[in-house]
Amino acid sequence: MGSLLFRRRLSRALLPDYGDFHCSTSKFGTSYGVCQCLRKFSSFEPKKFDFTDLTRPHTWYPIARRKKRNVILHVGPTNSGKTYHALKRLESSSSGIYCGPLRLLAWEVAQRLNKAKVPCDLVTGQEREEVEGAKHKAVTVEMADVTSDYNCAVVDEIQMLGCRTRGFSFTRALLGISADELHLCGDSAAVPLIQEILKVTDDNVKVQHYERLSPLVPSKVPLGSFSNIQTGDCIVTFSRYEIYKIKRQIESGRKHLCSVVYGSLPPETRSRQATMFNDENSDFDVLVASDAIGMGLNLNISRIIFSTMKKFDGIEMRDLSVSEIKQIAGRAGRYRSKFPVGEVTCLDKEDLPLLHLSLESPSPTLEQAGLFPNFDTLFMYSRLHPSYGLHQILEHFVKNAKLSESYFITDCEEMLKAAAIIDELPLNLHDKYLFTISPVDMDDDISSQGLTQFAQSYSKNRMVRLREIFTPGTLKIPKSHNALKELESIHKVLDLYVWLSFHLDESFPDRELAASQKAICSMLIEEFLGRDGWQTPSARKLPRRTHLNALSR
Ligand SMILES: Nc1ncnc2c1ncn2[C@@H]1O[C@H](COP(=O)(O)OP(=O)(O)OP(=O)(O)O)[C@@H](O)[C@H]1O
Ligand SMILES: [Mg+2]
Repeated sequence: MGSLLFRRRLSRALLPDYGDFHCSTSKFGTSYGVCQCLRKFSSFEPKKFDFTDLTRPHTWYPIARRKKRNVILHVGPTNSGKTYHALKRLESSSSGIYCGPLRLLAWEVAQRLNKAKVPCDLVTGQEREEVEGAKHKAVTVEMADVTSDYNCAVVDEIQMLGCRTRGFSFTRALLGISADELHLCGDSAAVPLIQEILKVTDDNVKVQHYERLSPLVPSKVPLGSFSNIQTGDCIVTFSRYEIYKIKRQIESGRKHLCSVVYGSLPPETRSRQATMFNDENSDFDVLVASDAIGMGLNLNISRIIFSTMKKFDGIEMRDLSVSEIKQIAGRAGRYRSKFPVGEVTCLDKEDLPLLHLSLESPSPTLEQAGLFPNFDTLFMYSRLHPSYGLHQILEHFVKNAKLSESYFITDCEEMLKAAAIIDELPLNLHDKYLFTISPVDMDDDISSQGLTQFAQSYSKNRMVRLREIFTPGTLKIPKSHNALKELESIHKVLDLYVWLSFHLDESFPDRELAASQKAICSMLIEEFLGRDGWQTPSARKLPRRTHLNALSR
């Protein structure tokens, strides 16, 4: 297994990609939070209090409730300037926070504000970049700070509050951020739900509608064959295997080189692959991507081509939803990009009716927003059931949770799987919870084994050295697609170490080593991607240039 030396094999996987899902004082509570909680409740009997009552989530955020916020909903189709206008407000505010669904978007915003001479920190589960004098922050939504007060806040892609697994973080940002102005950007399908939720918060709510800034034309003819691919095309498919198959097929025609973007590539690699595709001077003029490109990103895409309209959602193969199709199609012909008019089509003729119908239909109105208890609540609940492990506590809590009509309880299936393993270790509830919510990819054996090993080592020694499972200096350029996949997994384990180091810093002291090895991983992956397939002489030089970018980041 390359340079990862796992001592014990574990059959169970852990948590899926929770992105930048994190444990913070404000969100999940800490031992300090728990102590406060215990002190508060020491004189009362937990049995008389129903901790599963989640019917008034707006009361969880007293700092935000002290304020009458001006909430502005920026809604409209993709590429209509929603984020642009919200960011303009953020830029001119005295203090502010941007909360986005992706690390790439948080990076983009931090970069943009710093360039505009508005010092802006970057905070994600795996990064903390502090800029001197910064009063602004760009964060991934799970890191949204609900304990400070801001002049202006932006929550991007707010319709994600309906997401089965991550929705609760958007709900938390919506209810919990204390700001004079709160800008929410997203699909109009979320408007009635947000208005309903905010009826009880005493905020002023205003809706601002937007129109698409440049046309998006659904094509009447399918692509038919990859020999019809042109510069600026982006082919969308949903498996890693298909992405590389299509890349090979296109490159075998010796006319185009393809950049690739998909979820399990390191975010920095995704970003540089996108930059390479965007760069007119690069030979990588076609993009093959998964729905990882579907949110908010601005790419120089002329035409989106769906190679399939079906996606495996973890349970079954299903048709793409109207909002997924619109989000992805919306990447073509971005305003002020190289291509002022966007086109969208499918590889196969039989997929065209679904594409056309979806683009003409409004996204279905969102009915409910995600909700999940914080750690303190779970801890208090656990006192009623002292013999339960975390798995049972989560299971019982979710089963018994009482919610109002506007909310659903977050799907914590993946957390339950992780908890089942972590429960076997001699750890307190808070530590177990932390490992359970960490950003480990459940479908990836190496990544899940990495988590288990970190948790085991932590439970034994309270000290986890990276060298226990990883030998620096042994990473190599992958020679095959299997080796590439393995390197992607190793990157995930290193990423996980960095995440844990931000929550248990004394026990995970090798953050810098992990971060530097992560950077090497992504460089080696890019080296492979640069060498893979047919190359023009100038393209061969490109990976080296991207390495320098990576080093200077
Ligand atoms: N008034 C404007 N002046 C200059 N550029 C603009 C303006 N409005 C939008 N843009 C640019 O147009 C592109 C699309 O805008 P933006 O990203 O805000 O769209 P969006 O509605 O948020 O799209 P999505 O739903 O895909 O997130 C961006 O590159 C943005 O910088
Ligand atoms: Mg946007």
